[in-house]
Amino acid sequence: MIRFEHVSKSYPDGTTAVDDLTFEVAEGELVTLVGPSGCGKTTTMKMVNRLIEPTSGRIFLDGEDISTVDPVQLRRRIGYVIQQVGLFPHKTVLDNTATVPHLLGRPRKEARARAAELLDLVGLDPSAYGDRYPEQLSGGQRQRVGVARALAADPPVLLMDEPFGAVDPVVREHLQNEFLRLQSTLRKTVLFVTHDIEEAVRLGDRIAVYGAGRIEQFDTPATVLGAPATPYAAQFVGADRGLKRLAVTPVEPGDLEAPPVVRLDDPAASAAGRLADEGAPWAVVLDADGAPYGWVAAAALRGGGPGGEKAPGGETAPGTGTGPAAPAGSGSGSGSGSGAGSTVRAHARPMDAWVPLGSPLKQALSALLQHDAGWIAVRDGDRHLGVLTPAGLHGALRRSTTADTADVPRGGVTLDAVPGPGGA
Ligand SMILES: Nc1ncnc2c1ncn2[C@@H]1O[C@H](COP(=O)(O)OP(=O)(O)OP(=O)(O)O)[C@@H](O)[C@H]1O
Repeated sequence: MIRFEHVSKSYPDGTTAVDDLTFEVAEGELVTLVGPSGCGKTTTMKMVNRLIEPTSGRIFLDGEDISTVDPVQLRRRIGYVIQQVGLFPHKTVLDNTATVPHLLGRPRKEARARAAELLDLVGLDPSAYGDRYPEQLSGGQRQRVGVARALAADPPVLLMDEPFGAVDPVVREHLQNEFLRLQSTLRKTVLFVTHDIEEAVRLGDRIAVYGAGRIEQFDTPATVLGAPATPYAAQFVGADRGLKRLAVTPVEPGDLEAPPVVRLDDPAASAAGRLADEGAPWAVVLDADGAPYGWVAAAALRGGGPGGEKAPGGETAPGTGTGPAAPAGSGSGSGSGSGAGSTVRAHARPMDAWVPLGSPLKQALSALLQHDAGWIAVRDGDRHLGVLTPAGLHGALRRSTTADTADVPRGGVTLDAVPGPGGA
């Protein structure tokens, strides 16, 4: 969709802002350009809508060399969002958003109706905010108006230059998440400039890591974090990139363990027999629909009752406060052993620590810590798939590092190049 071919830009004073850039952004892809101040990110972006002309090389939009396209026509296909937003101070929020569709020839009423839809889309209620002036909005709300306005002409391409840079970290994360939600349905082709590696990782399908005027690495967040291509890239993504990787590595079926599974309504005696046969100290308990309910200890099934055990792998029984209510009559154990008629239900303990398959490892780790548990159930929709343990989580991180390294066709990928805090 956007293709740079050997693009360079030098200014008359001799500054080379970017040097021989070649890369491609696919249709519907969000690429973040990240790097320190002055490395050429904004220059790269402004060459796409011809606010800056390259000194050499060519840029293609949808296969068309943009140097042959009238800049005004070109900019109609490209939404542009900048940090200062640039709203008209004397126009209301609704009129600011309606400006572009109106300029493009839509009748005023229709343009305003479309503007109201867009404000809604970016999370601003048009009936509450439409008649306000920009100065009556918070920084975060102004940024939303900026995004709504850029979307107003429904351009296939969006250029975003530090659009969330001027707001505090909490609002920024909120705006990022909302933008991701929007992007998952709109699927615009986006170039997004930031100097914040966290933002680049969170938003980018791929990341271009800039050194001075050139791209040091252009790859997925997981690969950039797992296998930085150069010592510079490693240093830029940070010594804590292992932690950042948790956010971009999903839980996969191969990471899971499969302890025995019993149902709430299974007879306790047969469940106890199965666990004994398999030599398992505990089992995952599913409800009648196959959804995870909790766990049961072999000892409890043999006659110890439900109380007193520790959660397998954990120090305390987790999730008991928020899980499904213990069934009436589950009792404290006396007389509720594996006697006639007793089912797993009488001995099971609820636990609601679970995550969907494909969740980031960060979410899984957070659930483990929050529930003080030694494992969490992983579901595919309503279906129980298996459990993730800390060892599985570690394996998943290793798995993705190895895979990433294999994917990167470079010798000399250095994983240990980053000095730790206080290091050299
Ligand atoms: N008109 C100009 N004349 C001379 N040098 C310029 C001009 N515009 C930009 N530069 C230089 O080109 C380089 C790249 O600038 P650019 O704005 O693309 O960087 P950036 O990565 O977007 O930085 P920041 O994150 O600070 O916005 C810088 O060294 C800058 O000083």
